[in-house]
Amino acid sequence: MSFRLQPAPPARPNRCQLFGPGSRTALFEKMASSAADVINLDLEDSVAPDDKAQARANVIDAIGDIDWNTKHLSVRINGLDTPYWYRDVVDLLENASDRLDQIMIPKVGNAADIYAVDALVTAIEAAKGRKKKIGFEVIIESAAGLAHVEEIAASSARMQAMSLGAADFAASMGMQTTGIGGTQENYYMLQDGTRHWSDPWHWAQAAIVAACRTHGVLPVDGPFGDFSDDEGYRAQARRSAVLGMVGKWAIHPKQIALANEVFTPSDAQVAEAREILEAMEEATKNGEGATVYKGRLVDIASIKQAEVIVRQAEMIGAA
Ligand SMILES: CC(=O)SCCNC(=O)CCNC(=O)[C@H](O)C(C)(C)COP(=O)(O)OP(=O)(O)OC[C@H]1O[C@@H](n2cnc3c(N)ncnc32)[C@H](O)[C@@H]1OP(=O)(O)O
Ligand SMILES: O=CC(=O)O
Ligand SMILES: [Mg+2]
Repeated sequence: MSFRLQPAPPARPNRCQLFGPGSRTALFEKMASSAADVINLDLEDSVAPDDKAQARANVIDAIGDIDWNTKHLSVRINGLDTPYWYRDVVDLLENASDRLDQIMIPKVGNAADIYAVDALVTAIEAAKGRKKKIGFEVIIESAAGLAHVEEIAASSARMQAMSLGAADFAASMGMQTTGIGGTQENYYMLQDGTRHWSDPWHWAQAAIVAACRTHGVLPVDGPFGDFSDDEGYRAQARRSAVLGMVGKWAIHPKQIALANEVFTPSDAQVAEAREILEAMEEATKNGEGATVYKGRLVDIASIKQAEVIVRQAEMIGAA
């Protein structure tokens, strides 16, 4: 146990991050009027190389021209292994309006990647007299990124959120799959001839959650490619929520309601959490550190568990 208190992550809803290619301007208004908490305008992998410059210009215009309401507005820049990223940062920071909240840095491999982007962003903010400090979110989607996940989470005061990018992660790890997230047919244990599927994303997610919680960053689950499979999305999202992640990407509008449903604590969960807090208040009055709630132990740690759920619900306005 450390004497250091665990830092709180940014106190804003991050249940659903809706992505759309910066080259598809017709989607922007639809994204703005969606029920997603975070909007990610993409300059990276959903934009073809020949469209990069136009997408960048589209996104800069849209940041200023569209009413994004209360959404947290983020732009995914290109990776540091491309010739595009520096121009993304320079043009965005020099020309986008102050409505821009955050940039997303993909394929981060170590803390030095963030240092490089931070140096460039900091210089441009000073040169242009930008009042609002831009936040960073990153995608862990390579073997190197996962190997250095904690130093990445700790890398900058700008760090707000960290996502698992299942598609690039699978490729980088050499995983034998073309699926983006979710159940993998060949990842199972066999017992008495019966298959029991395991979760190949679990360990990466757990590492991300631990790094994020250590450094006050929001842990987020990335894309689920099969947008015709609602139940598959729900199952993946539920596992992520139980592990401590706060939200998940939507790569199609169909997935927004699913993410909001899973990452908003249900009325029953909130009611139970409140009952546990009441039970512990009563126990404390009686000078006890532990008591029984519905036939099971609750103690001082249960207060912290219940508070996680109540805080989430209150932040979202669901309690
Ligand atoms: C691995 C990664 O890096 S994931 C992150 C990067 N990827 C992306 O950003 C991809 C985002 N998604 C998309 O580009 C698109 O949703 C696609 C290509 C998957 C499907 O696009 P379409 O074939 O147009 O989808 P579809 O026809 O089902 O769209 C239904 C409606 O939703 C709208 N829509 C589609 N995608 C989006 C979106 N991302 N945001 C808002 N609205 C959208 C369509 O315009 C259409 O609206 P309409 O009913 O008013 O005509
Ligand atoms: O960028 C996201 C991914 O899954 O790759
Ligand atoms: Mg990726």
